[in-house]
Amino acid sequence: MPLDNTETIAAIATPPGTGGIGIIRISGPASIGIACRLFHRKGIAGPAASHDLLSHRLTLGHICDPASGEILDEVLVVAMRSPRSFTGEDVVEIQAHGGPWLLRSILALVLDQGARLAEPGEFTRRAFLSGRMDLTQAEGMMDLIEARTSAARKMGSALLRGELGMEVSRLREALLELATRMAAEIDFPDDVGDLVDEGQVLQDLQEYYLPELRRLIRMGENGVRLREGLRIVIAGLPNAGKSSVMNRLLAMDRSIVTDIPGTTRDLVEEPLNLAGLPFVLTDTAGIRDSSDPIERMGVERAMESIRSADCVLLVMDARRGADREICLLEETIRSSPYLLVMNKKDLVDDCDAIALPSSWKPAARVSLSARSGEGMDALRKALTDLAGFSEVQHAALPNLRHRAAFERAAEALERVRAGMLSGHFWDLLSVDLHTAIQALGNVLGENADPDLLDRIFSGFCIGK
Ligand SMILES: Nc1nc2c(c(=O)[nH]1)N(C=O)[C@@H](CNc1ccc(C(=O)N[C@@H](CCC(=O)O)C(=O)O)cc1)CN2
Ligand SMILES: Nc1nc2c(ncn2[C@@H]2O[C@H](COP(=O)(O)OP(=O)(O)OP(=O)(O)O)[C@@H](O)[C@H]2O)c(=O)[nH]1
Ligand SMILES: [Mg+2]
Repeated sequence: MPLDNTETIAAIATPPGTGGIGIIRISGPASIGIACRLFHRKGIAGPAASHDLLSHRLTLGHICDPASGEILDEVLVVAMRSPRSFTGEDVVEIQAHGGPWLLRSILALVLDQGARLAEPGEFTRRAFLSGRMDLTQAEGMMDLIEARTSAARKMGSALLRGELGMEVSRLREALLELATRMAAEIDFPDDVGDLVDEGQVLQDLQEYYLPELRRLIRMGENGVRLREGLRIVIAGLPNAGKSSVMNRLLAMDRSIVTDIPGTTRDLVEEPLNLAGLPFVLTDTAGIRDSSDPIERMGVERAMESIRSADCVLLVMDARRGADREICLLEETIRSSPYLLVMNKKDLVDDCDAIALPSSWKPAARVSLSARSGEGMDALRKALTDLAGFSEVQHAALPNLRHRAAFERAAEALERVRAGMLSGHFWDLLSVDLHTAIQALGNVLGENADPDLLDRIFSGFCIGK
């Protein structure tokens, strides 16, 4: 999408549907002129003048159709004058009553006066292009809007405040400064003497830059989980009570429960918010050999989702104990972290005493009754402990795009380090150093190509 900053854009900024108040947002050099032609201040006949709209002050009046003179609504108008606005351009917001037809009629008048309809995310794109926020902040704003849990909200808010962006720019500045000294040494080897202390550079790489990048990459894993939810797959033999456990966790009758083994066939997936942390639960078919082709497909799907799980809930019927079949299943899920659920506690005497093979290494073992609900709190606690989000809450966690760039930067710095150890010249090393600097710049959105910006901002809503 070609971006012409001289165009004035407009959109309804509040969600579609009926509400108490609806906002029409206008940004660009013509926005104040357009608003004045449509707006009559309370008690003053005729269209408003530019000086009637003080920056960051609400003014009461009416929106009038200039062609017919018809009054459409009583509104509050606020102007935010360039550069003191969200986009950095002149911005006007019209706060009208929140009826969809009314808002569309006012928007139509704004467009008649020369604005064009904004693309999704275009206001924020302009804020980014005018340097009012870096790309991590724009992405954080999107995370904030989309957050469904308090953990995701805190992460979005930290990103929007620029916490990750500042960290990345500090790293980038320091590397840039090193590159400048390297360049001076390459260009004037005799004049400037030893500008670069190689031992110090090596030490900085090993003790600061590389560990810092690795930490950011690791944090990115948590970022992906916080954005998408930790994938918990409930698995076990038929009739163990998997669907009953799922329904208890969700406090909803989501998955079909019967006493017939082989009830669940397809994957049943549902998001779950536990103590403000996001999970995605998947109930699966009980694992067994079956002659029924539909059930066999269900078992295949169950095995596939076990392989892609962040964590498996292995549900056992306490009455069966660790029999041969469940032992085989434990072996196959062992490659992921798993929690052991001893279900149907109400039917056995001492559920906690049931012996397990010593090779089993569940992250936790919980005895419960999905029928009565006893023990469910312990399972919830085991799940939130396992999520391991506690230390990263409130942090501005990298997303997949950031993470890929940190990996590029770390690889490039790794090459610089290896090159120094084998005695390469600065001019060779500086190529890799610049690759790292560029990768960090990409995180912030420096030299971002329009395709990347399209990809990021097109996911926003119209009016954002
Ligand atoms: N009505 C309304 N509410 C909103 C927004 C908005 O654009 N309009 N925002 C949009 O996402 C968020 C708030 N973000 C904003 C960020 C900066 C400025 C702004 O005018 N900044 C100027 C002036 C600061 C001042 O002087 O107080 C500046 O930074 O120079 C406005 C809103 C959430 N709520
Ligand atoms: N007494 C008792 N019965 C339970 C408990 N949990 C589940 N059940 C019963 O066990 C039977 C099977 O429960 P489901 O939740 O459908 O079991 P499942 O593991 O999903 O079974 P499939 O989908 O066939 O693999 C049902 O009759 C449940 O009511 C429990 O804690 N105590
Ligand atoms: Mg089931």
